[in-house]
Amino acid sequence: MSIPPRDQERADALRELLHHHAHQYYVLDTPEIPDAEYDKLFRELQELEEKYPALRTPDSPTQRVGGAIAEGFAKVRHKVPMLSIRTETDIEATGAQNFDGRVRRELESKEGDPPVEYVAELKFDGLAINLRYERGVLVQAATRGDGEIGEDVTQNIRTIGQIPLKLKGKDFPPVLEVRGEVYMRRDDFEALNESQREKIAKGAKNEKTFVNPRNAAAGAVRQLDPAIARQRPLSFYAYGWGEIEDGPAFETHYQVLQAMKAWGLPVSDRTVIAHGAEDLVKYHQAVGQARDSLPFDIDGVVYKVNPLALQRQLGFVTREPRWAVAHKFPAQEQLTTVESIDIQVGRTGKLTPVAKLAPVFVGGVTVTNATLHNEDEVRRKDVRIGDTVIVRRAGDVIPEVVAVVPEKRVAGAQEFVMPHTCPVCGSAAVREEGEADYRCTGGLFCGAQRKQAILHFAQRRAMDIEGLGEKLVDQVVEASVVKVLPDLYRLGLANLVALERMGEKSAQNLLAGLEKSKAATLPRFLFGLGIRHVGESTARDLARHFGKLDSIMDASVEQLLQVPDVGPIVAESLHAFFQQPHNREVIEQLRACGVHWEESEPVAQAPKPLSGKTVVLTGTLPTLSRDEAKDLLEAAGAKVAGSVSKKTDYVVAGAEAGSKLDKARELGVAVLDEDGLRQLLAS
Ligand SMILES: NC(=O)c1ccc[n+]([C@@H]2O[C@H](COP(=O)([O-])OP(=O)(O)OC[C@H]3O[C@@H](n4cnc5c(N)ncnc54)[C@H](O)[C@@H]3O)[C@@H](O)[C@H]2O)c1
Ligand SMILES: [Zn+2]
Repeated sequence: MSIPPRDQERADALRELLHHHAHQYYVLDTPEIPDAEYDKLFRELQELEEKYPALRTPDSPTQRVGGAIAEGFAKVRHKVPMLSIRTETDIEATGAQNFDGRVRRELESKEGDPPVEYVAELKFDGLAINLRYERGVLVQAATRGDGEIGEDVTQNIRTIGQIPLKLKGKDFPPVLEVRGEVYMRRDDFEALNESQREKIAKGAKNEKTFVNPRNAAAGAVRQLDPAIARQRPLSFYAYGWGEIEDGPAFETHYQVLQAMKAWGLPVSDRTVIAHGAEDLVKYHQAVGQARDSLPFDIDGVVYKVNPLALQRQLGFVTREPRWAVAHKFPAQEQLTTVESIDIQVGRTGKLTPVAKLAPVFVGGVTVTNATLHNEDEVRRKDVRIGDTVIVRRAGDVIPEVVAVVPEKRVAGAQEFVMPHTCPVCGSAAVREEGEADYRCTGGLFCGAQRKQAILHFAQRRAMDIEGLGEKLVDQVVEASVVKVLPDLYRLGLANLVALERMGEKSAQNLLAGLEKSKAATLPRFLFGLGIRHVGESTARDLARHFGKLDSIMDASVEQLLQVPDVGPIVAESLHAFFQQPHNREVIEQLRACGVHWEESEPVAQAPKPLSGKTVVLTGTLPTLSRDEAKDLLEAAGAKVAGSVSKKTDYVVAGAEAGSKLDKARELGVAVLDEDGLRQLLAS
């Protein structure tokens, strides 16, 4: 059959595209498109090749497993090739029947014969590893690579606590190759990305967040620096084997897994024996329902013929065994477009950029919103309005935009600008140094922070309003009877008894509690305002130092810095809070409602030794970390700046100090070492 030129061209284009994406995925661990998209292209090529077998080249991605070997790793030739698994394309649970039908045909099983016995397993979404044990000792760990030759990653694999360095018991074979999946749990992945985002917010270069747990795991295993690999929390499940020498005689796949378990290897409790298509369908449904609540990602389930004799009879085709199939679930990553980027304000005032998406079915639900985390993340991922993006939704974690597909950018895609005011209440939104998030400073007034503000104000250690708990706060806010704090003191019996499930007795009690709370103290009141970074003890220090609320409200940052234990962050936060006219208004209204306390005369205190001084830290100090030195300086009243200028009073320089030290010398700024710093602090 002659091949139409259009199909020939398409096949060439698909091969090239798939090679590119396979390289990105397997070698560089930085996929550019979601798996679902890759699979679609892969299937298209497969179908063309089935229609025109002459199109099939030996180097076609459909004929090969995985990718090449990255540079920097020693090569390992697998004794038994590490193959792929055929994917059952029918995503419905009934897809299991297709597989069972094929197996029965191959085995020439007749109607009325007993059902075929299978093992049903989770399809863990990580990367395959071959662990070689000789006389029970782990001697080598290798990636799948191209199936024939993998990468030696023994050093990194040894850091995974779940992988035994020595097998338990005595009856293990002298040579045993265990095959399984290295993966990262979802919570470990979220924590890793959170800490990566913090590092980026603090200015770390060369750091990035990871697209998904599979990628983070693959990147960690194939990390050339074992010290970095060690910091990445990885897990492991065994599901198969390679070479086994002189082992006990096994009859089934399940028996081998049970033996591995006894030798100390982790085998999933969700690996079960199943009889016939009916059991497989049930398994697929049950796991599909449990998927979100599992602590790790799976992309489907795997069915394997259990009796080893039948596996041998069924054998292999090019890159896959005939006795196993992967049956997938809806993809957890999909492509969609960003229609706009909105700002969501959380109950603590945090502003989060959220992408509004063209509706997309991902991870089993339709998603229309996905978090972009913070300004730096939007910038780093360069997400623009109109862009085509990869969205991920897995488990109970909120959907997120993980990456942009740059080739699909439309002309005029609009860049995102982080607003500097709160979209809910219009107060200034500020981003503190070393923090990733902008926060609304209108805590007392902001609609988004209403519930949090009332709860904080009413708590025992603040205004101690008896009878005002979380449920009631929800009720009064949702019924709009309390919009701002002073509304609490304007509540009447009639408002309260109108609320659902509110009896007259409890309403009376709450009113009495409110009345009693009016007699406050300055520290309690100040703490109750919920100013960021102002805890009970800071509130006490402020009250003692200034004596009067008005003096605190009118204090400059410099004056605030005079208070013991008040550093620049706290001072800035206080200052920003009292700068908001709405916050002041709320305070006035509270006083007008009768909230009162005794004021006192300010306590005279000696100014802090370094107040008004600016210090720059550079290089590595012998004993103090950068943060410790900064804390000490700030506690002494100094401002710690990031760059040297004429205004700098001191530069504290440690080992490997660079351009900042040169600049200091050039400008004639005093340079101190750690001892000098300690003397300065003690002066
Ligand atoms: N996004 C991209 O650009 C891109 C590029 C290339 C490949 N991919 C993705 O990679 C996958 C294809 O890779 P593949 O050829 O390794 O096939 P596969 O991942 O679909 O199946 C084989 C692999 O499944 C894993 N596995 C998990 N649980 C298992 C179990 N219980 N038993 C046996 N194996 C189990 C093993 O690592 C094994 O190597 C697809 O999901 C594809 O979308 C994506
Ligand atoms: Zn606000």
